[in-house]
Amino acid sequence: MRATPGRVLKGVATAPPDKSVSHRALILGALARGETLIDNLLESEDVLATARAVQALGAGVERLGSGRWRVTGQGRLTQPDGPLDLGNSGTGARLLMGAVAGFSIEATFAGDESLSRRPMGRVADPLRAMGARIEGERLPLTLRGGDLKAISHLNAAASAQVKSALLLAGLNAGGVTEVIEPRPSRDHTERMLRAFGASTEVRDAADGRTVRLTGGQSLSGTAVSVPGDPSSAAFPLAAALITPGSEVTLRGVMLNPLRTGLFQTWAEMGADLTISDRREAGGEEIGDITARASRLKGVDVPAHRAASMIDEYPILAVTAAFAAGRTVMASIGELRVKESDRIAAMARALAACGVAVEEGPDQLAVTGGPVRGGAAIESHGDHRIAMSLLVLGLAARQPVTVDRAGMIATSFPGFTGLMRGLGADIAAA
Ligand SMILES: O=C(O)C1=C[C@@H](OP(=O)(O)O)[C@@H](O)[C@H](O)C1
Ligand SMILES: C=C(OP(=O)(O)O)C(=O)O
Repeated sequence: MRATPGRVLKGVATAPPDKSVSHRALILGALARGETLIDNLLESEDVLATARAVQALGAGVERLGSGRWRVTGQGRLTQPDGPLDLGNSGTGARLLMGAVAGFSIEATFAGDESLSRRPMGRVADPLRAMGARIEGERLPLTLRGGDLKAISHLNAAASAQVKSALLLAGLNAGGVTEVIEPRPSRDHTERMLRAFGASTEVRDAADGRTVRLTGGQSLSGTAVSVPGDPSSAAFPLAAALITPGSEVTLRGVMLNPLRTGLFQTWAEMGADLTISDRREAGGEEIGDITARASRLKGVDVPAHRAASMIDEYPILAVTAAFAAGRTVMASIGELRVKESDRIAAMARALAACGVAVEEGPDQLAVTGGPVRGGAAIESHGDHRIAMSLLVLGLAARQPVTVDRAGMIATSFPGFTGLMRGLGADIAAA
C-alpha cells in the first residue's frame, strides 16, 4: 500500500470493535453452559482464528449477521480432531492454552511464521506447574490438560495474556489461583468472568495488584456487546494530530484506564484531544474522541505506563517524529516479542524516512522534525508497523509504501476504507 501526503483529514467514523474483548467473548462463551450472544464482534483474521478454534473444541459457533455471533457452550471443551491454527494471534493461542489445560483433552496449537517464533514458555511454564503436560516451547506445541492444582504466579512482564491463561485454567483447578501483578495489565478477562457469573477477587496495594480466582466455578452464557478498540482508533486519531488542518472524531472508543496510556501521553505532548459523550457499553466506559492537528512536543513516557499502551508504541513513535524535541520510550522490551521486533522495525522504518531515532535494548528514542518519508518500508508482516508507517506517509513530504499490508486484516480489516472515508490518500502501490 502507498500513503501519499497532501490531503486534510476530516470527519467522523466509528471505532472498530475491540480485539481483546472479542477473543474473550468467544472463549468464555465456549467455556460457559448455554448461549452467548455477541454484538459487534471484531471480524478480523485473529478473531476468526479463535472462532474456528473454539468450534473445533466443541462449541457451537454461528454468525447471525454483521458482528452478531452466537456461541453455544457445553460448559466444557472437548477433544479437537486436528491441530488448532491460531494464525497470527498471540492472544488466541495463549488464552486458549489456558482454557484447554483445564480439561482432560489433548490439543496441538499451531500458528503462522510470526506466531511460531514468539515465546510460549511464559504460559506453558506456569501451566506445567499447575499440572498440564506440554511438549514444546514454541508453536507448534501439544498440550494435555486435566487434574490441575492452583498456583500463585508473579506476572512480572504485566502480560494480560499470561494472567488470562492462568485464570481460565484456574476455573478448573483445585484451590485458589493467584496472579500477582506489580503493574496491572488490562482486566477484560476479570470483567468478563464476572458477566458470565464467576467471581474473582481483586486487591490493590502499594506494591501492585493481586487477582484471585477459586477453582470449580462454572460460567453461564450471557450477552456481550463489544466496545470500540482504542488500539485501532489510535491510527486515524494520530493521522489527524500530525496532518495540518485536520479534525477527526472516532466514536465509541473504550476508555478502560488500563488501555488509555497513549491518550494520556498525547495529552502531555500537547495534543488537542477531546473526549465527549462518555457512556457505558458492555461493562466498559466508552466515549467519542476528537483529535485536531496539533503542535506536539517530545516527552519522556514513564515506564509504569507501558502496559496500558503496549500496542500503541509504534504509532506513538510516528507522532513523536512530528513533535518538537525528543520522546523517550523506556522499558518497552516486550515490544521485541510481538508480531515482529517492534523496536527494531520502528527504528529501521523511521530512519529510512529521515527521522532521528536511537534504539536501545529495551527503549526507543525519537527526535522530531520535518519528516521526509519517500521510503519503501518492510512491515515484517506486522499489522501495527504497516498501519503506523502508512499514517506517517500521510503527513511526510513524500509518499511512503509498505509491504505485506494485507496483514492489517489481522486486527483492523476496515483500516483502508475508514482512512479513505476521512480523506486519506491510501491506495494499492
Ligand atoms: O490480553 C490481550 O488481549 C492482549 C495483551 C497484550 O499482550 P501481552 O499480554 O503479551 O502483553 C497485547 O499486546 C495484545 O495485543 C492483546
Ligand atoms: C501484540 C498483538 O496481538 P497478539 O499478541 O494477540 O498477536 C497486537 O495486536 O499488537
